Amino acid sequence: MSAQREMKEKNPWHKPLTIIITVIGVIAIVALVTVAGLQNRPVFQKYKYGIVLDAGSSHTALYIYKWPAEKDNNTGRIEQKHSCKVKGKGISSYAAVPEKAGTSLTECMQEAEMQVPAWRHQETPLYLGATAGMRLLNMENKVASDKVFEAVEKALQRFPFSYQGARILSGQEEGAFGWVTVNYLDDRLKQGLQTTGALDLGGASTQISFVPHEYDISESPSNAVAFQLYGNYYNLYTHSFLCYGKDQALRMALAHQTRSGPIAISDPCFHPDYSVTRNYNTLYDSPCVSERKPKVAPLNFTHTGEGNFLQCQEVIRSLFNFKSCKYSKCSFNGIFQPPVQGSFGAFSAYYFVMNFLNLTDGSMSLETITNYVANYCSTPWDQIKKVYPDINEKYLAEYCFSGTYILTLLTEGYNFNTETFSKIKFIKEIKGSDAGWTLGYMLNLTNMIPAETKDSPPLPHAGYVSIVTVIVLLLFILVTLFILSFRSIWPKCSKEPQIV
Ligand SMILES: Nc1ncnc2c1ncn2[C@@H]1O[C@H](COP(=O)(O)OP(=O)(O)O)[C@@H](O)[C@H]1O
Ligand SMILES: [Ca+2]
Repeated sequence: MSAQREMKEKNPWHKPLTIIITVIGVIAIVALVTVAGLQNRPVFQKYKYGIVLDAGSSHTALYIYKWPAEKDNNTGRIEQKHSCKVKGKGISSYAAVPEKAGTSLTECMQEAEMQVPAWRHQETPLYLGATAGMRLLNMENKVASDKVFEAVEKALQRFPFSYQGARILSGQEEGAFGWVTVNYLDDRLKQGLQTTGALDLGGASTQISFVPHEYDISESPSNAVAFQLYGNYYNLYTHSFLCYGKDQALRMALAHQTRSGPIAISDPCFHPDYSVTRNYNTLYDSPCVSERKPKVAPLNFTHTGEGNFLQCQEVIRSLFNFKSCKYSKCSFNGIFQPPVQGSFGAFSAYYFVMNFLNLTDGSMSLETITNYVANYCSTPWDQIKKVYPDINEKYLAEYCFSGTYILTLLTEGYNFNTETFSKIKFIKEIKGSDAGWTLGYMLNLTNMIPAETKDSPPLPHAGYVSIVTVIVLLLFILVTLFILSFRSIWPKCSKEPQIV
């Protein structure tokens, strides 16, 4: 009986200290598991945001991007949350009334205030990038261009976001960021896959960007952009042709046809029976054509259509200079370009035009597409208006020119042939985000694409590390105490039966 009591007394499970140690131990383990669980739980609701305004030559668009907040460390996938088309024309059109360039942005900015949760406003970066319209205004009238930027800055700074500045992108940046966007959205960069080229057609400029097969950068260093993204190296070829966006190209085509200052022209790039009066001063009011203005010309000219694809191609060919090339290969105007390589994504006006013409189905051959555009051009204007009563007449009248321009630029300008043309996809968006330079621009400015890959899991933050360390230390001490208290009783315990 006494031996039994003695054994009971010596049994560590009957000591209050042991019980306390055990209880604390269990609490510590539960705390550790809870903290780790909470820390590593995906926080679906928490996003961070970024806003980019694309101030294009024809219009401005606002894009809101979002990414998971807990994956801030460059690993979260960024997607477009919302876009807003600013009413009216591009900011460069407000050269004479700069304040209006600022106020034009108000509506979309207010929309952005609603779209981004209020508690994130202050930390949400806001960028404005202007492209070829402002490049041209800057060349033509620097004072006016500065005033437009002043007005735009003032307007944007009134909003509660973290304003990061407004500037003109270089053509090289515009091309390279478009390429980054397309390849980021396609998940090609992270996985180190073969990249896709990017073709962007704007109103005032156009860009071509791709990774060539064999690329001697030294031939034309100004066309080369080197990237290190997620540990992969890329040597990108890019070029932006100012004045070769579709609106300025149309001006150049009209300038070519009115170079002698006639009172009327019959234009093969417009539908038969199409007829409008155009003003000479308005037509030649752009640095892309101003130097070619005829010395003697009436105030207006009559612009009628003829609807002849082949002759339209002739006119468009005259906009390109194929003669001089001091490199191994050129596109046009003496610009170096290696042979096109791999698949391409063609967006912006490439998409708008080809989508209107129903030519975005990838299975169509270059020949089929060409025949379709030729047939479309020869359709009388009245008939076109009847078939498409809801389409904006300015766009509608220009699809024949635009379609012919796109085909000529791609095949004769950039040297796509029947085979390589079939690798061009006309796209508006990829996985819900618009194709364009804005996402690439923001990824770059927020350092969201790391140069190196990080294979190790993201580091838990300091608080998490300290809590886990304290709990682990506590557990270690408890286990040690536990073992010590057992060791003090075990030898005696084992001898008990011999005594009995
Ligand atoms: N629905 C549409 N149909 C045809 N063209 C369109 C449509 N929407 C936009 N565009 C054209 O897309 C082009 C966009 O160019 P933009 O980005 O404004 O100029 P840039 O990039 O040269 O600064 C313009 O030529 C505009 O007219
Ligand atoms: Ca553009």
